[in-house]
Amino acid sequence: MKTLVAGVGYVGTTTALLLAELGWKVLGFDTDNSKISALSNGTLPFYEPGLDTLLRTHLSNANICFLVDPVQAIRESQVVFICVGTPSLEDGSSDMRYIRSVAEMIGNHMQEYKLIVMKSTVPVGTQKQVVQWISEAQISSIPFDVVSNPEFLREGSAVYDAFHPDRIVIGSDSDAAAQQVKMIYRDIDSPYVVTKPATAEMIKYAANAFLAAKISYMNELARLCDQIDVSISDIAVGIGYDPRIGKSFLQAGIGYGGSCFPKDVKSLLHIAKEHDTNLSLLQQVVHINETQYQYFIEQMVRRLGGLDGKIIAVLGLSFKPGTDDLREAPSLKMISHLLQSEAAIQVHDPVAALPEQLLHKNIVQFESIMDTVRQADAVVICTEWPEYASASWSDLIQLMRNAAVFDGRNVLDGEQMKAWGYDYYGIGNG
Ligand SMILES: NC(=O)C1=CN([C@@H]2O[C@H](COP(=O)(O)OP(=O)(O)OC[C@H]3O[C@@H](n4cnc5c(N)ncnc54)[C@H](O)[C@@H]3O)[C@@H](O)[C@H]2O)C=CC1
Ligand SMILES: O=C(O)[C@H]1O[C@H](OP(=O)(O)OP(=O)(O)OC[C@H]2O[C@@H](n3ccc(=O)[nH]c3=O)[C@H](O)[C@@H]2O)[C@H](O)[C@@H](O)[C@@H]1O
Repeated sequence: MKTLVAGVGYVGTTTALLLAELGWKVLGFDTDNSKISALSNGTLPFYEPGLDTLLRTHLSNANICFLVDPVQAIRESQVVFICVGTPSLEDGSSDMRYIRSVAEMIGNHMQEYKLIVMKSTVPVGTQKQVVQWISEAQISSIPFDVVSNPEFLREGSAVYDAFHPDRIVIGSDSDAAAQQVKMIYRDIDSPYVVTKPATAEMIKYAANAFLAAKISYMNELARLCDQIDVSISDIAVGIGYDPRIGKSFLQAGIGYGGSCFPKDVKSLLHIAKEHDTNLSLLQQVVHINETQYQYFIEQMVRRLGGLDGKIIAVLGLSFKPGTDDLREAPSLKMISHLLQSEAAIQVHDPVAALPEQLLHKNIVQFESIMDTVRQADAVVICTEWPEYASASWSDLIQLMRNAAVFDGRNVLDGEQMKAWGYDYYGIGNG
């Protein structure tokens, strides 16, 4: 059986290589020619640990190939995984044009039954809409099924997550189609949740919104902890032992970023609005997240006596460690604000490069942490890359003009930093 993955970005490339590892022949299709030629040459167009090795293995074994011809892509495959983007529009709703375009491509070119598996994160009701788009694009009526199968992988650990999912959710109107999807994943050890398509679509939003809410809850408590001389990190440990709360996603910081939490929470709020339902808790989750980096900057301004003319070393650009993804990265909002305040910025990231919109005479990216902190009036940690926790801070202090460190991810040992002579501030550990 040949599978087609439409849209070979983070999710699509990972899905394609998972399918190849599971023994299926895979075609990867994308409208971005540069991605197709990079992948065909064994080069990942983005950074994701472990995925490049899988790519080269399956290219050399001819288990996978990448193409830009939609006719060949549809005609040669029996199962189509849809992995295209669903970015936010201005009003918070999801831009469905890429999903629609794939649906129409399938309808246009299919000549026999197809199983269509929707991995993109989509508003509730999309499965029905895709059925309609495919039917309308068909030249003659050919049967097909559309199954919702939301993806839960995290960037930075995409390979592990794809092979060890906490659960596989399948939303299908047809038992046979659900069984077929299970059969494709048969070698993966995971619980299954088989349900209606709309429920599967909503499970994905509910999961991401819940995780975002956990983070905003801790971020808001962090602001109080700063006032009452209590450490939010200790609170996270103390509450995390309760299995009803859990240890993960309790890390306070400068806010959640990435291509999904911000987009998906807003999309869920938009869905609620369309149904005249007020999700006030989630509105607050977004508000806390959008003001968290400002709160952090206020702490900097207060302690440094202003930012104008200061040299600020920013460590970390990507929205989290293990990826070069800059989508909705809190570091970018932070840097824009610092530039407006007339600060000069020296920045470092192990894999991500400054995006074009931030190229400015007052900002320069260095390759080493040492060069980045040299002559700085303050260091700001925006991403918890392990190299920042393990840097030799006892030596770096000699290079700085003023030894102030603002730890936006609470990755350093505050007591030790103070013992070395730093004026250290960890968010919520004030
Ligand atoms: N990035 C992540 O960690 C996760 C993302 N998701 C969801 O998966 C979906 C994809 O996300 P990413 O992989 O991050 O996006 P991405 O932006 O990395 O990749 C999307 C790809 O689709 C391609 N594309 C657009 N229109 C196309 C078309 N008509 N035919 C074929 N290809 C087309 C684009 O060129 C791009 O390469 C989104 O709905 C996202 O919310 C779900 C779980 C995790
Ligand atoms: O739908 C998606 O795209 C994915 O979104 C998230 O994955 P991802 O965005 O890759 O990264 P996370 O590890 O969840 O981190 C998201 C953001 O939250 C922040 N975060 C995370 C955890 C925490 O305790 N505190 C915190 O501020 C991170 O720094 C990062 O900016 C989910 O974890 C995945 O399950 C989901 O599939």
